[in-house]
Amino acid sequence: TANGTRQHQWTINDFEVGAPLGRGRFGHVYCVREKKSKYIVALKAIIKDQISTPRLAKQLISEISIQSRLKHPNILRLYGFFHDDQRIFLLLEYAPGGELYRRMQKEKILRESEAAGYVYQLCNALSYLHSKQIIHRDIKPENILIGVYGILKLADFGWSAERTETNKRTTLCGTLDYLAPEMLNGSGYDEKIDLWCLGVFTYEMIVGKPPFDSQTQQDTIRLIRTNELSFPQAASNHARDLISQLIRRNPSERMPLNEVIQHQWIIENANMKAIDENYEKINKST
Ligand SMILES: Cc1nn(C)cc1-c1nc2c(-c3cnn(Cc4ccccc4)c3)c(Cl)cnc2[nH]1
Repeated sequence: TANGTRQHQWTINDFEVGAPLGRGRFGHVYCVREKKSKYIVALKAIIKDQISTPRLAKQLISEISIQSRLKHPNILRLYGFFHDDQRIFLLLEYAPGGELYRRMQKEKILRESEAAGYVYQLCNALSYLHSKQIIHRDIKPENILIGVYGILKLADFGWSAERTETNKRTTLCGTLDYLAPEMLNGSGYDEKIDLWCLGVFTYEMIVGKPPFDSQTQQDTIRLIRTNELSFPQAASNHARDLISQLIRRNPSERMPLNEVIQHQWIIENANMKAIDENYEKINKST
């Protein structure tokens, strides 16, 4: 590789394949163990034939090139990749806590202390990505895993985009519930789109459904456009205040990440000391 370390040429025979962990659009993810080191990783197997258009190939290359360069405790590591005749294999960090959205389905709503802890960690991950001119664009529970010590792991960079000089991108992507208004009026967008999604994500964690959840897609789009936000009784005033400062139709009015982590709701609910100590623990072990 560039820094001179020899990139090992992996083959599937280097691994003992264990339980299937999940399935995405293009293939399955397995829990596997590397035979020599006994290291447990997640192996994402993508069927080459499924990458049927240049656009999909470009998206996969973008996922690999972006994620392999990223090293942050709240971003799922891509350790390497290899391929055989039929499949492309991605060697991903294994997250023992599984997918956050399954936890949300089970718990319905999360305690504000747990939700605030995830928002704090997501802010750290997004600040890191934005400092590298990378926009995630697809922040939603399905793309978040839980690692060791309950640490949040942002995954699935299939939709990320590197901000080019044109700055404004217009490709439509992501589920409707998380769609930002600037995606609907085609005015292009920049990294502030991740702030909108952060607001939608925070709302969904403590309310149990996204803010513009409707019977039909048209209604969801109408609500995103008219930006009607309503909260149940249980939502605390600080939570309402933070969410209302992120879910703003005008991207420049959204609260920047460095202010989010200093917001009263985060200060009062996120156990930042414990989270920072967990960062220390994994830094020592990696
Ligand atoms: C599920 C599950 N239960 N437990 C206890 C742990 C896990 C776990 N899953 C993962 C997973 C994992 C699995 N599926 N997915 C969803 C997916 C699949 C294919 C393409 C895109 C997205 C991710 C990973 Cl990458 C990395 N680590 C994982 N850990």
